[in-house]
Amino acid sequence: MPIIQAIQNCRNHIKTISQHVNQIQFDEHTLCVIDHPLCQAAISLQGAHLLYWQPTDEASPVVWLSDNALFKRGKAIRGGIPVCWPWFGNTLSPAHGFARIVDWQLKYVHEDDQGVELLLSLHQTDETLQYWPHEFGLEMRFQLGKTCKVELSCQGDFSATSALHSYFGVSDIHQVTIEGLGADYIDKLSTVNPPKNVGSMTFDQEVDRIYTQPEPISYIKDRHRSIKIQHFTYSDVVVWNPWVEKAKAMSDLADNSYQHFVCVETCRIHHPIMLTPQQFARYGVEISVEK
Ligand SMILES: O=P(O)(O)OC[C@H]1O[C@H](O)[C@H](O)[C@@H](O)[C@@H]1O
Repeated sequence: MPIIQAIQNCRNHIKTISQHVNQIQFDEHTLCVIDHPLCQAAISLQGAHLLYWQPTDEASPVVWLSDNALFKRGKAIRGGIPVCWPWFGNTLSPAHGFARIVDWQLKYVHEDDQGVELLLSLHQTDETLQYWPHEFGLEMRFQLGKTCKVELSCQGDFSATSALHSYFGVSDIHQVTIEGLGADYIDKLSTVNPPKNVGSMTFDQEVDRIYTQPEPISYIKDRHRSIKIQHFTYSDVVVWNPWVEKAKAMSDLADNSYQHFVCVETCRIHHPIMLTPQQFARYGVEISVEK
C-alpha cells in the first residue's frame, strides 16, 4: 500500500485534536493527520516535518513523500519538507542539522473553512546542547488549505544556516522545467566554475546546485500543472535530484522514484540567520498550484 494511504488508514489513533486534525502513531513517529475539505496533509512531530500536502482538487500530492520513507526515531524522513537547521549540508554531523531528527511540541491548532493552521516549537534540550552549544527558540507555522504556507521563526544569540528542503511531486522529471532560479549557482557536484544557467532548467542527470541570486518565485512547470513556490526572506534556492545511481544507493528511495520528485529548497545559506538576544528572524515559503 502506498505510504500516504497507509498513514490515512492507520487506526493507531492517539487523539482527536480538532474536527479536521487527528493524532496517530505511525511506526515510531507521532503524526498530525489533516483531512480538511480543501486539502490533505500530515506533519510528524519529529522535525516539525510536513510529510505531504495535496489540495483536494489535485490528483497527486504537491509536496511529495517517498514510499520507502523511514519512520524511525532520530532518522531523517525522505520527502515532505525537512527543516535543515542550524546548518545546511553534511560538513557537520548530523547532516543538515538536528532540527529534523528531534521531537517538537505542538502548541496550537486553529481551523476554519480556509484551512488548518498549526504551530510547533522547539527549544534547547540536553540532547540539542550536545549537538550545538546554544540556547534557542524555534517555531514552525503551517497554514494548510488551498495553498501551503510554511514559516520558520528563530530566536536566540547565534548564527545559523538553514533550509526548508521541499520535495515536490512531478509526473516525470524528464518533462519538467524550473523557472525563476536566476543565472548564478554553485554546482555541488563539480569543482569547475559552472556555466551560467541561461533561461530555464531541465533535467537529464543528477543535479545538486545552490542558486545564489534566485528570483522570489520559482515555478516547476509540469505537464498538467505548474507549482508556484514563493520564497520569503530567503537568500538561496537549492535544486536537487539524485538521479539513477544515487537513488538506487538510498534505501529510503525506490529505484525509480527520482523520476517523480524534485527538491526546490528555500534556503538561508549565503546570508545565514544572525541573531543577538533580543532579535528574532523568520523566513518561509508559500506553495500553490496553477493550471
Ligand atoms: O540525504 P539528505 O541528508 O536528506 O540530503 C539530501 C540532499 O540535500 C540537499 O539537497 C543537498 O544539497 C544534497 O547534497 C543532499 O544530498
